[in-house]
Order: sequence, then C-alpha cells, then structure tokens
Amino acid sequence: MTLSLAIPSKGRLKEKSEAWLGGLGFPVSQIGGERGYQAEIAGLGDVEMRLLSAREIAQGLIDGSLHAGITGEDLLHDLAPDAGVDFRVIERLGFGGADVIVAVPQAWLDVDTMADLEAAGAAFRKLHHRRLRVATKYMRLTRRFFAAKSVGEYRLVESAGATEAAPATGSADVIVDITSTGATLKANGLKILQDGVILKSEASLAMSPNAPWTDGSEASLARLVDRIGAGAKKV
Ligand SMILES: Nc1ncnc2c1ncn2[C@@H]1O[C@H](COP(=O)(O)OP(=O)(O)OP(=O)(O)O)[C@@H](O)[C@H]1O
Ligand SMILES: O=P(O)(O)OC[C@H]1O[C@H](OP(=O)(O)OP(=O)(O)O)[C@H](O)[C@@H]1O
Repeated sequence: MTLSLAIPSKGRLKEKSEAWLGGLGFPVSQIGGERGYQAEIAGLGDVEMRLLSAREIAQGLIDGSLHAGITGEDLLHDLAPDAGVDFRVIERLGFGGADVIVAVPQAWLDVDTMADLEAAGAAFRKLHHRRLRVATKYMRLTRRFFAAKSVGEYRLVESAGATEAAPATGSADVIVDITSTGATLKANGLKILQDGVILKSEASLAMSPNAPWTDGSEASLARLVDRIGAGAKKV
C-alpha cells in the first residue's frame, strides 16, 4: 500500500519542509501551482503526498489517517491524548522553533511564577466571584501543565486566533500561546512567567503508530529514514 505523507500547505513550515525533503534528494512538486493542495514527491516509491494545515497533519498522525508527516511538536503534544503512544517523532528538523508559554499582563507586578498565578487566582475569585480566564488554542497542554504546577484557580477560554489580544480586549486575563521572537507578547504588554515555558517546540518528521502500515508503506518510510541517517525505525 501507498505511504501517505503530509507537509504543511502554507505558512512558515511549508517552504522549509519542501526544502528539507529536496535537500535529501526527494524533491516535492506541487500540482496546480502555489495554491494547489496536491503534490508529488520523487524518489520515495509509492507515496501519496498531501498538503494540509499543520494542525490537520498532527491530528491525522494521531488518528492514523496519515502514515507520516511534518508538523509542529506543539500540535502533536496538544492533540494527542497520550503523547507516549499516539505519535513518534522520527527527526527534529531544526526549523519552526518556538516555545509554548504562559503569559500575564506586565502590569501584574506581583505575578512572576505559576505559584503566584495560583495565589492571584484565589484572590481574584474572592474579589470578583469568578475564576481567572486563560485564553489558548492549546487546551490539552494547558490543562496538563496547570495541573502539574498545582494551579486550579482558572477557567479555559478557547481562542480562535490573536490570543495575545485577549487580556487587552477583556475576553481573558492570562494567555497560553506560542512565541519565537517575543515581539507579539511585547506589543501586547505581556510577560512570560519564570517557570511558564510549557514546551520547546520545533518542526518534526513524525510517524503514526495507529496508521495501517504495510510492507510497501514501511519500505517507503524506511527509504526516507535511511537517507536522514536516523537509522531504521520499527513501526
Ligand atoms: N512565531 C512562530 N515562530 C516559529 N514557529 C511557529 C510560530 N508560530 C507557529 N509556529 C509553528 O508553526 C506551526 C504552524 O503554525 P502556523 O501559524 O503557521 O499554522 P496554523 O496554526 O496551522 O495556521 P492557521 O493559524 O492559519 O490555522 C505551529 O504549530 C508551530 O509549531
Ligand atoms: O514571538 P513572535 O515572533 O512574535 O511570534 C508569535 C506569534 O506567531 C504566531 O502567530 P502567527 O502564525 O499568526 O503569526 P505571525 O503572523 O506573527 O508570524 C503565534 O500565534 C504568535 O501570535
């Protein structure tokens, strides 16, 4: 059977994914121009190449509808119910590096750590009779991290984008989001908590333990893995 292999269809990860595969000797050619969602890859054998959003790729690897793909580790960790079994990272690719972080308004002078945040949450609840609201796209990562830090005085608000604006617009008090240069946080008057780095992410080639593997699809992935020099990975 064919190996289903996905790379991001747009955004910062797309070009670099194509360049990385091309550099290994597996050039990707897009069908229908820049905006087409179909592509071909040369040299890997029987491969169905898919162009999807980074989030869809992570979901497809976890549910087994894709064999392998390039996506952000942040998305894999957030979408996987069990990161230990739902995907396997074959190779970290050295681009798309960014941190998932907890940030609060710079004006909160007495909140610099997760413990401070819990104390502020308790005080806030007493004063305003409601919990602090945390805006994020990273629902699972946030819940896990807050529980690990023993922070319970909060409520999640799912963000559809522009998360850093939430405290200023009043739709939330705290945010969990991804940052690389820190410029967006700064522009929105936010600071990262000292122990508030949840995950250091980068773009990765990952495979799905849940996909229907066959000799053919394993052989195609093995060709790619051998070329990377990562050694054959057992499916
Ligand atoms: N500022 C950043 N610097 C570096 N890598 C980033 C940054 N923001 C996101 N990424 C990485 O790129 C991945 C995809 O993010 P991107 O915003 O390009 O796509 P998306 O979230 O699928 O797009 P959209 O928001 O349009 O749905 C993220 O999950 C993360 O791994
Ligand atoms: O730390 P920074 O370098 O400021 O990057 C952070 C921003 O990048 C991502 O958004 P998106 O992909 O929409 O952002 P962009 O258009 O700012 O690259 C992320 O959701 C942040 O908003």
